Amino acid sequence: MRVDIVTIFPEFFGVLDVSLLGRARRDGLLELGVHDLRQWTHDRHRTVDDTPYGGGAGMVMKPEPWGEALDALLGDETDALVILPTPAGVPFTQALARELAAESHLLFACGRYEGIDARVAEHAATRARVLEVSLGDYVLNGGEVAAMAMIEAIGRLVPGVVGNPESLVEESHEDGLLEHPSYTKPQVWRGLEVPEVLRSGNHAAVAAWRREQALERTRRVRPDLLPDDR
Ligand SMILES: N#Cc1c(N)n[nH]c1-c1ccc2c(Cl)cn(Cc3cccnc3)c2c1
Repeated sequence: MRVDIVTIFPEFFGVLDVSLLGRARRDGLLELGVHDLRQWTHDRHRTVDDTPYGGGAGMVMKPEPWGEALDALLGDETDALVILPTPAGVPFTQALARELAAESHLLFACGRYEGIDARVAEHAATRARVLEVSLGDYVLNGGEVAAMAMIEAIGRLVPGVVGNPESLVEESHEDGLLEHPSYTKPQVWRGLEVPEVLRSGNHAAVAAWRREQALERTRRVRPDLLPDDR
């Protein structure tokens, strides 16, 4: 999978060189390109924003640099998916992350200010699939944090990136439930003991306990994830 990121803060994505995704890049499982939007400006001040038509507070990102950036990064390619983080997007979920992990080329357009001129998404849709996605129902200052979270959630689902694929199965949201609590040594810590069933060696009993714990935790913390009959 190739991931391109366009942003006015390219240094923000330096962290993608370390940890899991850093190794995936070195193993050739993920290709990452981070691009400074200002390389597609042509004025002395490298201007990327201007005042909004119709008035209002803040500034809007100009369409011209974005258009040239997408021209340069998409070329004649037709199967890229352009992802625009925005508070007004569809919710980013584990299911969507799983879908996006199957893509061959993702381009994240990370805006700032009050947003990107709407014609950028409109014109991009004439040459690629475009998805406006929101990380969640709160407001960030730009698209970078959202893109970072999405790239991590998607990247770890790309086959081969996570060493043991089994570890992806029992995670929160993978089966629609929150994950069961986890324990490791010591057996007793500050008077708190690891549940006996986890030390029983009875794999069926462990699986049943973990399932029940996941259901109970989901009912308590995220009842909205449960259909009425669960
Ligand atoms: N994804 C996501 C997401 C989220 N969940 N919260 N905020 C964002 C997000 C994504 C992209 C931009 C761009 Cl471009 C500019 N801003 C700042 C802003 C602030 C208030 C209203 N409009 C825009 C962005 C916020």
